[in-house]
Amino acid sequence: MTTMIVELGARAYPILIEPGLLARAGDAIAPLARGRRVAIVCDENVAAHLTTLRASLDAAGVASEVLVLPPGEATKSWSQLQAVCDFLLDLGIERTDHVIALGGGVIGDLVGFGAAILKRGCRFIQIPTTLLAQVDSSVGGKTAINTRAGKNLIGAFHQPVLVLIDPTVLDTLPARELRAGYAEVVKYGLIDDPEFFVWCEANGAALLAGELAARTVAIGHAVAAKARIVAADEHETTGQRALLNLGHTFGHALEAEAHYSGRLIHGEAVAAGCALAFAYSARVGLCTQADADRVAAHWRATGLPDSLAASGIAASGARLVDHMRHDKKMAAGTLPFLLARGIGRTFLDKTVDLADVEAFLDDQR
Ligand SMILES: NC(=O)c1ccc[n+]([C@@H]2O[C@H](COP(=O)([O-])OP(=O)(O)OC[C@H]3O[C@@H](n4cnc5c(N)ncnc54)[C@H](O)[C@@H]3O)[C@@H](O)[C@H]2O)c1
Ligand SMILES: O=C(O)C(=O)C[C@@H](O)[C@H](O)[C@H](O)COP(=O)(O)O
Ligand SMILES: [Zn+2]
Repeated sequence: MTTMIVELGARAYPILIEPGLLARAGDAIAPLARGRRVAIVCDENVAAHLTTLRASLDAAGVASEVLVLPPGEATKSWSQLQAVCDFLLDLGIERTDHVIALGGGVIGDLVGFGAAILKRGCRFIQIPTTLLAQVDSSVGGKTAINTRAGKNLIGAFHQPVLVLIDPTVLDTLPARELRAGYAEVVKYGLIDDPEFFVWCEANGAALLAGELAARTVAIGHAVAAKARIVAADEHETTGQRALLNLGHTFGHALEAEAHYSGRLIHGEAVAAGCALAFAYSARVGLCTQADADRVAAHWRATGLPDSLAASGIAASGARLVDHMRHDKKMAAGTLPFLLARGIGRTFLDKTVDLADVEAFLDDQR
């Protein structure tokens, strides 16, 4: 078993990673539950994993109650937030009780936010079941729902007390979802770890083909990077955590334009967004065209969208930039962008002119 700690002082928490861990989750949760029942929220597509989790909790003497939600990005909504809160209130969940988010980033973000506001904060546990959630969303405490104004605009920082990662649960994940999660894996290489990008170029195909060893390496590497960044800048105030937003300003605009439908899912939007961030960086002379081409080539090699055209979103530059004006990084009329001086050399650029981004996007159509 690999154990990592997110070093956040009194709110530090462990991340446990081990193939087969879900079937032993009860052993890790029972000492926290201290005889109290736990609430589990998941979506319809993880029914088999829910059965494994509940059997393990039962065996460890922990009673559980379950809420099953519809799958998909549309579930990160006001109405499902209300459903989660009402479920927890009806159960009489107290602040020291535990709510388990069993699922992908949608369930983690929604349930984490419910836990953040229930009685002003109750304890929650992340058991991520998608690659994206295992390498990114289950760690770091960003929780949110989407609204008609945009993505993740209502939310809170609320850290879990425990993260349990079982790479074997990815065996049931559809190939498209595995690929989308892989985009957030590669992101760590693009941000500040060029050697890891090289590892991805060499091992991405094996990971996507289901090789457990490649998956486990990628998860461990990504989680260690995320834990380090979150510990250094929990609330995204110093600029370090903002690096994790590489590709997201473009990506969230594309997701908004797709109306949070299955037409373009988050990881795919991030892949296209990273390609755009590198293409824009090359256009303004920050990085070489060869670097931008190399990023796009890796997306193509792994079946991810490598451009605006490949994302399937045909919106104008003006329309996409309008979505970007809701970005949480926007400050006093300026939108800092994650740009790159090369692969593994991402930085926050506060001098980008949105009119220029608009023209760039129009040129990409
Ligand atoms: N909080 C953060 O730091 C953070 C980081 C990255 C992404 N996110 C958010 O995460 C969300 C995307 O998460 P996601 O990609 O996990 O999507 P998701 O939660 O929608 O899961 C993808 C699909 O896979 C299904 N599924 C989940 N686990 C499965 C399994 N083991 N077997 C079979 N099917 C399974 C789900 O039902 C869903 O249909 C977005 O809303 C994004 O904004 C948040
Ligand atoms: O943890 C972070 O910080 C991230 O930015 C991780 C992203 O992959 C994730 O999609 C996050 O939800 C985006 O955050 P937002 O602040 O742009 O909503
Ligand atoms: Zn993301």
